[in-house]
Amino acid sequence: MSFVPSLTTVASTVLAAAIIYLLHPLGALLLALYCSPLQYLPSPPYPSILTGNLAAIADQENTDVLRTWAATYGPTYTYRGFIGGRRLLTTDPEALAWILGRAYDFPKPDFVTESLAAMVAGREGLLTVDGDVHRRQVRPPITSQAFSTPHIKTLVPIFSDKARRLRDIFLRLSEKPSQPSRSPPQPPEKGQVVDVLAWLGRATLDVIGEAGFGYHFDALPDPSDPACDPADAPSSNSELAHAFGVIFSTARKFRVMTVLQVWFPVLRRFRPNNKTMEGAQATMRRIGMQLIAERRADAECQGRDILSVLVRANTASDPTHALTLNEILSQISTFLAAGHETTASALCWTLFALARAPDIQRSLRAALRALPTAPCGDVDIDALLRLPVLEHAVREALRLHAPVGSTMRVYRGDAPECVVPVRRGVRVRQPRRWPWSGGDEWKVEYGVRLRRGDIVTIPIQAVNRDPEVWGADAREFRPDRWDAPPAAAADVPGLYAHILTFLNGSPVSGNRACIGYKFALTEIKVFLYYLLRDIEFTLDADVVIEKRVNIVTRPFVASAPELGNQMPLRIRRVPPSET
Ligand code: HEM
Repeated sequence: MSFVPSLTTVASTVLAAAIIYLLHPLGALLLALYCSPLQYLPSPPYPSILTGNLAAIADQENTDVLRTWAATYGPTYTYRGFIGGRRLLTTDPEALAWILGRAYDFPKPDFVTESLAAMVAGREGLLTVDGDVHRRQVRPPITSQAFSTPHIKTLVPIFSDKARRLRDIFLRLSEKPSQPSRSPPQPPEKGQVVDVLAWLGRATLDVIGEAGFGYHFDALPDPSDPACDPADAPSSNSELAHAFGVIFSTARKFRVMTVLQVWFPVLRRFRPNNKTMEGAQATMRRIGMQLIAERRADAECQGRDILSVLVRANTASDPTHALTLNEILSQISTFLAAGHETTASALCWTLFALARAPDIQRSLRAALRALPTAPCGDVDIDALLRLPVLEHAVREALRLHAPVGSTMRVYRGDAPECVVPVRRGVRVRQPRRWPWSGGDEWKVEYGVRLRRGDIVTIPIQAVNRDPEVWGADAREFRPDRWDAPPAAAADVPGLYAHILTFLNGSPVSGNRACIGYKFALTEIKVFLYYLLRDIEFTLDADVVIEKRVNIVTRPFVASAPELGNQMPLRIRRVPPSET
């Protein structure tokens, strides 16, 4: 008898091992699906076995789907994700505060981190790190010093410079017909239509480049140059802008693939554009290293940009707390990804809301024109930041149009299961006593059981528009609601103004939220100051705008789909005699 295995036996063993290796993530997924206590929560019907309710979730901004589901199932329920996996969705304030306040037990799911890592070209920046590394990175004084209010105020001259430049570009464009929309050109006194999204994107890129790490993208042309026609001026020629554009757009394009790659690592070998991505990542690394080296070489480094502060604080810090070189490098692309398009989106939707509320726009203009200026002739930043009508308009726009409409978490605590408290109750299907016992029995409970690996969706936008908190007119742009916000708003665990736009602000045993929110709010206010004092923004009656979400919520011209992601607003110079 021979113990030498035949060639067929070896081949079939290898084949079986390969199949098990390839399919084990699918097995793990199915196991999680059928063992999760989430199976006892209500769930809407789902049209696809492969993608569950994901299409409805992706289009939620243009439909009433979440309101319909909430009306049917209550504020806490599940929907289906990839191959029918259940995900918890809740607008219950207590549940949200509990989950978000335990950030290190509820990190982002792997497929979200993977997607963000591709976008920010690395895993060592604030958006993608977790646990102790994250705790060390946000620990004072390093990162928090760079984003403190006193430091953000030193960046105001940069914000003002870019805002004035954009105002002057808009004033020139308002007098010259251009054609982002199908509307016919109008005489100068009627103004012209421009795609404000694209221009705000250029402006916020210039801001984050200079205020973030002392880099000049020069995405906005110089409007004082008579030879330059802003309508034809190309966007930034900078090497870094190009590299970032490649990384960002490639990472966004292959989101379904990214999900599959998380579950089936073997697919990571087949990433399209690998060579182009590698080239772009190498460029980002080279320029980033150069920016860091310049700051390190300058012992007296007095630069006010965020990177300079980070490098200074890092050098002075206890080495066990300090950021590594790679971590500092990763923050550059992180700030670029996290701080540029989000702020452009926020400003864009604020102008959209004001364009549809001409009376509010007019009174805001009058209030901005009445503000005192600082001795240098620049805006008096303290007066601007304190101005109630501006604060209320910004809050209301950020409530109604959150640039990041939702985010995700996964339960990864030490205990195999946890119970999330819910104030408004959740319907739970009771296990049947016998398989043949009649129909399902449902009970209202005040806790949701989660098993390790269960995914939670944080519906930022839905929470911001929750009629239980904001009343029947929750979907209307009404800045004066902030004169006396409803008492229920106090329960929303928002970092800013009882809204979840920048995520949460009630740390329990670890918390993470937008570190750049003061930067963003100051930038938004400075831009509105310079733009609104001299320019009127309106929306032509035939233009229909929808929202499209690809990480950040962008406008889409539904009335002229060939225009794609644009915000075609009509801009007109407002003479000082008029408000
Ligand atoms: C209106 C503009 C902005 C909005 C709406 C916004 C929103 C958010 C949200 C919702 C998160 C949490 C994401 C999650 O954990 O799932 C976040 C995180 C973050 N944001 Fe912002 N952001 C804005 C502007 C900025 C700016 C200007 C910067 C930097 C200059 C910035 C830097 C960051 C960073 C580094 C994180 C990760 C923080 C952490 O996890 O510890 N953001 N932002």
